[in-house]
Amino acid sequence: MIYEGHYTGEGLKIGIIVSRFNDLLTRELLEGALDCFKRHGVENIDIFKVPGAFEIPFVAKELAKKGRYDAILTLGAVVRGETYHFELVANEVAKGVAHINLTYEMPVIFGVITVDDEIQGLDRAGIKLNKGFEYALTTLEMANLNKEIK
Ligand SMILES: O=c1[nH]c(NC[C@H](O)[C@H](O)[C@H](O)CO)c([N+](=O)[O-])c(=O)[nH]1
Repeated sequence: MIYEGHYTGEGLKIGIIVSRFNDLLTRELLEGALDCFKRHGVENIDIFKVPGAFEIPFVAKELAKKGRYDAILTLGAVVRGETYHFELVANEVAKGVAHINLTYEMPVIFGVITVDDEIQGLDRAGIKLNKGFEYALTTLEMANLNKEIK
């Protein structure tokens, strides 16, 4: 038997956590994700906005604890600057989201792009492709797969 999540969004409840830092990029990631969800029939979406990517795991943990969503999509943009901050933020957010996946019952998708500069970010936020759309597809697949294996 092969289990693979489909992309149907009808009846799914999705939570999106999006950070405002590098808003020029993250607002496009959000638009791409919402476009994907709408085209796949998702009608129940809550959006939570946080200051920066580092704040994402806290809200993801709180939402996962409540168990209100079939899946949670996190969206952010960490751009390498002059400081070492980039690595700290990127690593901690990834670790935080991974930990929540292993602690709670619903998939939490890591949709935080980590890029060297704004141009790379723009390429991934709509110029060449929209990673937000791609991460939303992953969210649909994992939400539906989770329903099948539960
Ligand atoms: O979302 C981001 N937050 C960033 N920093 C802020 C961080 O997410 C927290 O909001 C802040 O440290 C307060 O907790 C970034 N950098 O500084 O590089 C970044 O590129 N992206």
